[in-house]
Amino acid sequence: MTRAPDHTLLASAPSVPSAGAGWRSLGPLAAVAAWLALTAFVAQSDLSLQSLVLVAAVFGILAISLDLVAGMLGLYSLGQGGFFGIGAYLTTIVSNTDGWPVFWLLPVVLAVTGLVGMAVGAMSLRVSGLYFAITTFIFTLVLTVLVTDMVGLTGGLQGLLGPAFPDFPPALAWLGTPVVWCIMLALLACVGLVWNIRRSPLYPVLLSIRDAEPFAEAAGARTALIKVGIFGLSAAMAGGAGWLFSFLGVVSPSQFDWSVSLNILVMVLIGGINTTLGPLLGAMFVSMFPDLVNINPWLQEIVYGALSILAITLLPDGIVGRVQKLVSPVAGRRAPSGSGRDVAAPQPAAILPAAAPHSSAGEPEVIVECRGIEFGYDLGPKVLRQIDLTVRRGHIHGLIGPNGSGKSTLANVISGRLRPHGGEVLVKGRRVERMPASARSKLGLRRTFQAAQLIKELTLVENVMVGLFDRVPGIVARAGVWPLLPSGRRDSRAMRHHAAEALRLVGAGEWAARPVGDVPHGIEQLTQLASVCVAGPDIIILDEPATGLSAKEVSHLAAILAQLKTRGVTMIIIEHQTRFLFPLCDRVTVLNAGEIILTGSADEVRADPVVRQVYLGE
Ligand SMILES: Nc1ncnc2c1ncn2[C@@H]1O[C@H](COP(=O)(O)OP(=O)(O)OP(=O)(O)O)[C@@H](O)[C@H]1O
Repeated sequence: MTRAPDHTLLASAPSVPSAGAGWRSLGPLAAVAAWLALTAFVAQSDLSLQSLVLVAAVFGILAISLDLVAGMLGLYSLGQGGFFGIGAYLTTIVSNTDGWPVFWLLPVVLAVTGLVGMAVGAMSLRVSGLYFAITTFIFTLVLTVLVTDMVGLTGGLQGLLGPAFPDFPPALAWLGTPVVWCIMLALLACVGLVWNIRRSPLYPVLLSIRDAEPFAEAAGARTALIKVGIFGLSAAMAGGAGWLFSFLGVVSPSQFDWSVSLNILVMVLIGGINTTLGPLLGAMFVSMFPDLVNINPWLQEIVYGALSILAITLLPDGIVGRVQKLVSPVAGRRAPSGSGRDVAAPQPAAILPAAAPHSSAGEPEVIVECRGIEFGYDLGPKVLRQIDLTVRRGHIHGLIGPNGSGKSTLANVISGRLRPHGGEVLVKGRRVERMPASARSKLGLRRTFQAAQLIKELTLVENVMVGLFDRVPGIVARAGVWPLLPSGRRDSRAMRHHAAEALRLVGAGEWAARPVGDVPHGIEQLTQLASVCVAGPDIIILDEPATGLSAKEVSHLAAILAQLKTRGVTMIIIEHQTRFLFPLCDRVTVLNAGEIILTGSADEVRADPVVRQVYLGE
């Protein structure tokens, strides 16, 4: 059986735009018009107002750049000050010494800071959380020391006077101060970029990399590349802010040191992390505070510190996050009518592969094979020893064994989360043991996880859309302009439609618009299954899918799996509940202490005295 090509998936999407789409697009247009009017006003105002607004705008760009990685990827970078400094110093030094026109310098600054950012971001593949924050903090610290010490080049603590921004041609002089237009339009572009990314299908993928990376990998996302790329984009944005800042006066080390990085983080937290406007509001508050509260500087620091602590502790979601929670419709958070903890009956769905043709004679071909698999965690003992496993197309293959016998480890080896130390894994006859999980998903292999890997703050539909990542071309490349492209809007509608269809198939359709954090465990399990089914896979690995389900939910799950089997989907199911598993299985493999002790039919396994003793405890 072959998977449907991408265009088939998209061609079957509903083509009717949602009602009110036209009106909704007026909102952003009105916001852009208001922004241009504000810019025109500031461009004609006095210098003190201009400098207040422009510094806030530059910090707005910096806060947005940090939110891109901290809010969407969970990478709390304290390196933004460093990238900001690189942008400002590069612009100032090159334009002062070589006389380069400043607009030529912009692509250079973006490229240099983007590349440095990608190198720094690559560290996030090795360290995360606090360690990543400390590493990026050291990066900024070292840069500050370097620019302070290299007096001949950087002017040391005194700094350098930045270049002048070119004037408008005489015909445009009526627009006012050109640098105001440049900075305000750059900020608008940055807001537009993140606004677009939030409305693209890349957004749930980024959040899944942040909260449930194995889920994103299993859906075909090359998470390492995406992380490094987004970090590079964030660094380039910060570098661009440095380019803009160099036109505002003197460029000196104190403007880019570690405390600036920390301040940018405070801006994001106060305004609202992972929101479009929050970082901007936070930047306005923090950068305008000293001018608005014109008191003794010592007292001012104390008041600012106290206010920041109060804001972060009392409003952990930030100002915008809090407002969003207050205005989000209460009705949307109520349980769907009549659903309770129950699930609806499974529905036939168009997204599944058509029923497989019966094989002409004999046993179906082998679709997954493990030969002599050996694996151990780090320096610990071997967890898998000489595992030979053969799974045939269209079969349900059960994997049972006592706790700790190595079932999940074997699932991870087959799906690509773990690389075996010895042996071979073949999927559809291809050696895959060196392929990452994302590449195996392209072979039609998908999986669910023992502990549901989902994004709690997103709805079920949005989670299931992650499962379509490698079925829709150009999600990453188009993300920055997604809602502006007719193809983007069409693909979004198609993806939403298929995700809703997959949820309906597994019987969780009524919960589709609810955030995962609000649904019971059984619905989470079904959502995982829907995120897999939506891609129309040939092979599914299910790791303890019945754990935590009620008896009714377990029989519902059995009906769905039986339906998938009739459509030719091959399944490897790890499960302790043999009463649920055995009736479904064509073959069952029993693992004990990392070794296979038996493979046979459910009846053979049930009757085997060793299995009864080792596993069934008889
Ligand atoms: N990340 C890890 N690091 C180190 N050891 C691990 C890790 N994950 C699992 N193990 C160990 O590997 C062995 C096999 O674990 P695994 O989770 O594969 O077993 P299992 O058969 O799936 O168990 P269960 O039925 O409880 O899920 C166990 O001894 C476990 O403690």
